[in-house]
Amino acid sequence: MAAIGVFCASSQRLEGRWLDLAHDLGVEIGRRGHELVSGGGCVGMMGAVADGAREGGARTLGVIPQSLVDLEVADVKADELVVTDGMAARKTLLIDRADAFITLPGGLGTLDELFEVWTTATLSLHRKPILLLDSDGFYSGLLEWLRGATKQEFIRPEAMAMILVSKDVQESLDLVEEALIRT
Ligand SMILES: C/C(=C\CNc1ncnc2c1ncn2[C@@H]1O[C@H](COP(=O)(O)O)[C@@H](O)[C@H]1O)CO
Repeated sequence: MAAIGVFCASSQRLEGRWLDLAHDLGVEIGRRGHELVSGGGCVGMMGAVADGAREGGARTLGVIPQSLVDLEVADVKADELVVTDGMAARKTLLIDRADAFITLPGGLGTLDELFEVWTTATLSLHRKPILLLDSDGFYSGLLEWLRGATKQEFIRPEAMAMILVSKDVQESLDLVEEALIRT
């Protein structure tokens, strides 16, 4: 059993397929006996992954800043909701409390969390697996840019190799579980 941190969109205007993807990942996290660690929101894909995880039988931990609790977007159904003073403390705690990370499609907040967890890994501050769930090629443009930046030596190949990439939920969790065994 592992604590799987999931980063994903908070937008409430998304097509149903993205909410379904988040929900399916949550269900599978629960079905495999893992815990969900998330940004503690109840909106968009964040709400879908947390609801799915509970449906699958997972314990859910949300880490959310007070400012977002005040906006009434907290996942109050979470088994544990940790409220932080700000966004920076929230990210630190999210990284501390999870054993591995999966990034679903998302916007600026999602990318901020992905890059924080990735840069801290490249600085050897942790050795936790990081996976990008590239459903429907959502991240193909970003991946192309990252590979180009690696070719031009802006990014070290070892750093690039830290990111696992998968297109579907089952394979994502298989890869994360294998990586957890290796670390
Ligand atoms: C008030 C509204 C939405 C609330 N916004 C957020 N709620 C919870 N968590 C959030 C929110 N915005 C960013 N986050 C964190 O970043 C990720 C999602 O960001 P994105 O820009 O939507 O990709 C997520 O993992 C959170 O930890 C109005 O709708």
